[in-house]
Amino acid sequence: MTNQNVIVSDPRSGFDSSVFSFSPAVPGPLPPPGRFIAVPAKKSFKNIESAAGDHRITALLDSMRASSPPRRSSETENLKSWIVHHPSALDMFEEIISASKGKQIIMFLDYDGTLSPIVDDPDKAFMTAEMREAVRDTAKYFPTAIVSGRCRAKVFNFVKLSELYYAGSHGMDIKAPAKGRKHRNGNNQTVLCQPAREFLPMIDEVYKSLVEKTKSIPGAKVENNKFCLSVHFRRVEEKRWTELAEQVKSVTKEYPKLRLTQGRKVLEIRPSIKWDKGKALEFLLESLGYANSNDVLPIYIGDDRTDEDAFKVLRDRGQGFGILVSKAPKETNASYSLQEPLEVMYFLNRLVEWKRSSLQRYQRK
Ligand SMILES: O=P(O)(O)OC[C@H]1O[C@H](O[C@H]2O[C@H](CO)[C@@H](O)[C@H](O)[C@H]2O)[C@H](O)[C@@H](O)[C@@H]1O
Repeated sequence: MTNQNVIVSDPRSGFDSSVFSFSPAVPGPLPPPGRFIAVPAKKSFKNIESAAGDHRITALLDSMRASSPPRRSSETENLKSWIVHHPSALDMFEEIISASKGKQIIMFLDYDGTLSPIVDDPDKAFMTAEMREAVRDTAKYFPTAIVSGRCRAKVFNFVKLSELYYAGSHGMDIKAPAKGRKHRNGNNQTVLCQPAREFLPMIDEVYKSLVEKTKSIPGAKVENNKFCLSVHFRRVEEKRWTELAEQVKSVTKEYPKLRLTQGRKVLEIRPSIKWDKGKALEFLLESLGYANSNDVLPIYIGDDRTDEDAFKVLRDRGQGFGILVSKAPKETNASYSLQEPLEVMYFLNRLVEWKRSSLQRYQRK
């Protein structure tokens, strides 16, 4: 028996995270005690799990609302104590540098909300020329990967840097830069990893159904991210969210091999395989020759729940640093924080400056 349509919350992915699973879902271990400060509690795991019938839609709606909760004055206080536990990566720069001694830094960067600001229209989430320059410089000194929920081609069109690794579709489509070729597919293109290939026809079918079902809801947008789909509701009036949630559920309930997760004002539909941004990070480390190595310092910067899988991998490996981009306190497996994409750019530039000057010092010797 499957737990089709049973809704469980995923303690791995942040305080307001819910995974709407259509197949048995196994929540990962909770983070070690004492690591996190208290953050506003959401619906408890039990409450959500025991929901049935229409309540499932209610739980989905609760989670949709939680994806952008209104600011409260108490949050300033919360932020102050949260920052003690997740200090700014800019303030901790020297510590990060000293941890990298004798190690190769590898940079992993999420796209939306990390390299580009969150905007209403997903097709207009451009990064600035300055940010592109910062990423280009970073890749000159450190192997650099973009890890995004978007399909690889689309995120490449935004970033436009061929020297990077790209892991699109939440890590389900990984490609190396031309000069780092490892594997080739039949078309002579470099593809490192596509663990959800068999789902392509299903994803296409679901995409068409979702477009059809949601077309009467103004502002709703279904984005085809090749191995997964996004249903955006940022521009949908809140009074129509119930209708949207029902329409999405009416499609996904027919596909027990897919699961429904949630990002920032977006419902994401993806294959129920054990693959996520954390697995992509591990795969890339292995491809780069650092599978069981101590000579590496991975740094992963991201803003979303899906990035928590990568933060957790780093924490479990006891290696490198996760950096959460957020202005608000969130339960996270990341060690450090940055407030917004601009600070991400400052951080990257500082890293590049440090590397340049240490190389110059070395050359002068
Ligand atoms: O892993 P990411 O690179 O962060 O991708 C996650 C989703 O990002 C995009 O949606 C988000 O950004 C949009 C543009 O700022 C915003 O309008 C939307 O509300 C956000 O959820 C992207 O469009 C999705 O497909 C990705 O899954």
